[in-house]
Amino acid sequence: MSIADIVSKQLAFRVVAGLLAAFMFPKQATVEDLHQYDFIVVGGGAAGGAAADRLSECGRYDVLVVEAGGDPPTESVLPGLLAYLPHSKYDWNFTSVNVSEYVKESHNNDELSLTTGRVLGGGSSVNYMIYARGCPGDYDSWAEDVQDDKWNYENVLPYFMKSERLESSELLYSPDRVYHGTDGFLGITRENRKETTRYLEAFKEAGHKIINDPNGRNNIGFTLPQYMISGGMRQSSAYVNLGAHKDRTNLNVLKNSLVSKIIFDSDNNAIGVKVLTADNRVITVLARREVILSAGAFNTAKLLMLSGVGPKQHLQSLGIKVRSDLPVGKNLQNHVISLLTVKMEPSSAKNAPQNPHEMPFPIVLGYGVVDQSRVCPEYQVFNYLFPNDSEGPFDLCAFNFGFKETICHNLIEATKGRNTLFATVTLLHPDSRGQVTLRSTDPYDPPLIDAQLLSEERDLDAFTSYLQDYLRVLNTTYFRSVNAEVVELDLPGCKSHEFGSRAYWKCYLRYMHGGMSHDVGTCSMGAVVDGALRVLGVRRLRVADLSVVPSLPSGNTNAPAVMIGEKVADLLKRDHVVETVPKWSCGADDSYLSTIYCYINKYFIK
Ligand SMILES: Cc1cc2nc3c(=O)[nH]c(=O)nc-3n(C[C@H](O)[C@H](O)[C@H](O)COP(=O)(O)OP(=O)(O)OC[C@H]3O[C@@H](n4cnc5c(N)ncnc54)[C@H](O)[C@@H]3O)c2cc1C
Repeated sequence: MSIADIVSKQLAFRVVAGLLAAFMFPKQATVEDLHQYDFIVVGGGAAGGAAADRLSECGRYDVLVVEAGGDPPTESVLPGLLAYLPHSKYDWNFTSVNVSEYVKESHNNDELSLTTGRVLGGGSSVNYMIYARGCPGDYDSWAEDVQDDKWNYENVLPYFMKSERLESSELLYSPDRVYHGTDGFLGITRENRKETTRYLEAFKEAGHKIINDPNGRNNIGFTLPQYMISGGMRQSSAYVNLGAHKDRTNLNVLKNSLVSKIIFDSDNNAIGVKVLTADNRVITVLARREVILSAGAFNTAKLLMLSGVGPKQHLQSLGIKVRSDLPVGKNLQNHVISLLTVKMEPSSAKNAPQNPHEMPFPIVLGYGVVDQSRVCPEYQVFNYLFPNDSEGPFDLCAFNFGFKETICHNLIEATKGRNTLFATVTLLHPDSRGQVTLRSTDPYDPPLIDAQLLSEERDLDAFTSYLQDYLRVLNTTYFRSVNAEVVELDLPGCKSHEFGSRAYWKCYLRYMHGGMSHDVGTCSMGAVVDGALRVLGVRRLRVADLSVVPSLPSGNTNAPAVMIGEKVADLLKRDHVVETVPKWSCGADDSYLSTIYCYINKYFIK
């Protein structure tokens, strides 16, 4: 073997083992049994990473993050490699129980997979990096549900802006600038490839509005998406929060370690957590101030239930002592996705080499309504643009969304010699509700997740209308000029319906749908936690992740999770300043003020 062969083998090993990226992330903390911290954050994901970063920034508090996964690998750090993360060891690889026969027939292993990041950064290390905040009305309705103005749009916008560092000059020099932050940790760029232009024109001709900024006040229309990519790097919380501040001595990260239980004293104060460490120890870590659960919508619910917080009957059936009888695990919601492939113009151009530092394909984003009186969108669509002979549509269909290879195979055959539009259409506000329960009391067992996607017939009806509304674009000048054609998939159960009819699309959706990994709602505000994210019926315990969200936002969920992480850090700083600083001086929800008080606390109050 030549030296060059050895070097390339070693390099391949380091890439595969993730060693090339590990220098960017925090070192493993040394944590002994009964070690104490001010705050323990369970889960270093999108929300947990942001919360731990903000809590540790002023040096006043000792923070420990306990994360079940390890460092993100190279394929997470480089945006262009996003296809290789779902269904890998960086995914919890959860699946849903109780899926329909249609779903079994169309999905790999007859299972509906529910991809969720098990890695430092959580979902932010494995997701598709779309930066979306949803619609202002979403947050106003949260505030109404919870009867707490803290969550209305006006009061969450500063937290979205605080985390953001917008780098798109088109937006920075536009009227929409006022909705964006420029000093935050999350670098945001915007799609700018020229292939998108003729598609935007077509959507305009189909009657959709073209909007400049989907994260501003009005987000119904078609536009160019914003990405959580900056400097050619994925902006995961592992990188921008925990990695960027890995030298802070008060920010400790314990990786590859599973929190198995919350420990309470006899007065129901959460005083610490039990951890199963990477080196097979079982240790107890204590929290002087509070425990914050940021383990995501599935695992936070599981952990609460394992610790005696959840539906009484269910916990008692497993012999778990009930501390607080709450509807933990109910109200599970997820955006429902379907896909369409459209053959566009014939082309024999060879694929250009791909830059791994950018989104691997140009995207046009749309937010649509069928009911024109709506102020928030009813459906979302990503239009991925692929050159001819690309394996991208097949990869997305089979690997990312988990449909059977036999079904996705049509996409390769049908798109040979043609450029391809691969569209994922999303039902943004389903009425269907699933739930998370415990399978057993073993912390290593995955929870029982019953996703219940499209279980309400009205969701299926509405979704069919959205798909048909989207397909109006086939009738526009550009699409007609290239003889655009939707690829028909081999779905035996739909053969009796005329291809393209409403009955056909309804049948198609029964087979060709999946979850978008935007799971929320299992520990909703108002039902399980209060507006300050404190778990009801116990003390010194908060939840800060998407499980607190009462209803799905009209867009992807990473930015809302980061906003929740920012917000909980402020709530905690405020409450834990009150101990030493007069109440009058604590600026309610004003993030800048509470940061100032944190510094006052550190330097002037002993
Ligand atoms: C494949 C995929 C694509 C997506 N695409 C996008 C996108 O393009 N744009 C977007 O906005 N959103 C996207 N999302 C969704 C977004 O990433 C998630 O909604 C977001 O990460 C959720 O944040 P969270 O803080 O609630 O949970 P997570 O980010 O999932 O964090 C939870 C963390 O807790 C850890 N954990 C769980 N249990 C324990 C335990 N017992 N002990 C210790 N640690 C534990 C987990 O390992 C994980 O790291 C996508 C998600 C996936 C999976």
